[in-house]
Amino acid sequence: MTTTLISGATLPDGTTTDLVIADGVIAERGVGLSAPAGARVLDATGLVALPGLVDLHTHLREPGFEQSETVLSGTRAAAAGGFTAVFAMANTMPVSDTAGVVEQVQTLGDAAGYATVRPIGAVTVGLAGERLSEIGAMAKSRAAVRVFSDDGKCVHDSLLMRRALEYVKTFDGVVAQHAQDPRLTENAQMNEGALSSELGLKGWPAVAEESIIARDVLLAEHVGARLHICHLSTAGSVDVVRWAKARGIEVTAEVTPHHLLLTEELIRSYDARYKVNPPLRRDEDVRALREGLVDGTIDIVATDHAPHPEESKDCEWDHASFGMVGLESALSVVQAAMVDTGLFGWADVARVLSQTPAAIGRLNGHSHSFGVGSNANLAFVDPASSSTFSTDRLAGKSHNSPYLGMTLPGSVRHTFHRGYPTVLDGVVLDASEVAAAHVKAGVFRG
Ligand SMILES: NC(=O)N[C@@H](CC(=O)O)C(=O)O
Ligand SMILES: [Zn+2]
Ligand SMILES: [Zn+2]
Repeated sequence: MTTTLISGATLPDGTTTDLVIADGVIAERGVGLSAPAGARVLDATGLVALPGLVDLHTHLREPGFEQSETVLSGTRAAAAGGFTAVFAMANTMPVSDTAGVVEQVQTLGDAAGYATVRPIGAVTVGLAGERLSEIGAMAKSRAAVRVFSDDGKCVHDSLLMRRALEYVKTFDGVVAQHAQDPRLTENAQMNEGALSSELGLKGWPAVAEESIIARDVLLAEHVGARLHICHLSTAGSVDVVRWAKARGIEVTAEVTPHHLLLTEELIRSYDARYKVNPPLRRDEDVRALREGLVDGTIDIVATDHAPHPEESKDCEWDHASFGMVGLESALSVVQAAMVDTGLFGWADVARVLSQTPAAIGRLNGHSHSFGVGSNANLAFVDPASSSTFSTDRLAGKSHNSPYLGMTLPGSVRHTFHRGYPTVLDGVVLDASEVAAAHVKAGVFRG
């Protein structure tokens, strides 16, 4: 495998260093390192080095919805965004509710080689909310599933939720809840409030999210199990999680990049690119979510990358699908919302987009603090660049990004997964090259 010398990179703590990547790990770190014979040399002056980003909430769509995304195309999008690991949501067809399907998703991820793919198992059979899926078999399978979610749907039945928490507790797993009371949100189209009345769209009230979170943190306390809350979107949700944490409940929470930056005002255009679940909320919610991320109430940023084909978005608002792609834009949006506003330094970004999501998903050894010997999962970002976000930046199959046409700061220059590059100079490498490097790295389990 080619050795790489990266010179003059700025680490998240602000110090400048050279790095040598060899045999899949950070082999050397220090100032003034010389290039080993035959090494690739990258000048990283002005670039911030981050541990490879880890997304706890990605929709890869395979099996079943390959016209929107595949494991290969979705992990290409991940690499383009600086991600080296993604947790793949279970709302595929068939649903990832058996050991067979989760192993298939993991095998596809290994074959592609762009990122480590960790399948998420469904909590209930077929996401139907009626019977628990074979949680134990998925946990014991080759995919060693630790995160379980019916995302896209809420586990609404309290007894099932309790049983799921009891089950995952036995192997240190976690249930990731899509907090949405289905009765309070029937046919809902956008945030409920003055604007939904004005636009004539059915409202999705904040209480539909907050009431489920309140119930579930109490269930997690009762069971003594780990609970994770997907895509927090309201100020009230931040308050509930803050209360739960103060009480010592083992709950973690995520926020998406879009909920940190965008508000419901965009929906005045009736452009379905802004249609997402949970919906874009108000300014005061965005402020509370940023505050929650700063004070640690919210643990991580997760993309909820949700690819949809053009025909599902290029239609009347009421008929359009919910969801936005987010892997390729996540870092730029977090920079805009958190770094350029002075709320976050790069060490905070590394924490919420790499170290803590890896810890919640029990992805051991993947994220790091640049120690010699640690896995060379790395992203190099140019924070000084600024550009109009266009489809050139999208490396997945779907183009349903809310940021197209917006000016965003930052760009990912290089990504390394287990020591080999997946992105160099802003260009995603070819699938064949990446797959070959992955086999060489000895990670191929197929
Ligand atoms: N976020 C979305 O709007 N859509 C997601 C489902 C989900 O995350 O709830 C999808 O699968 O398309
Ligand atoms: Zn969801
Ligand atoms: Zn989702």
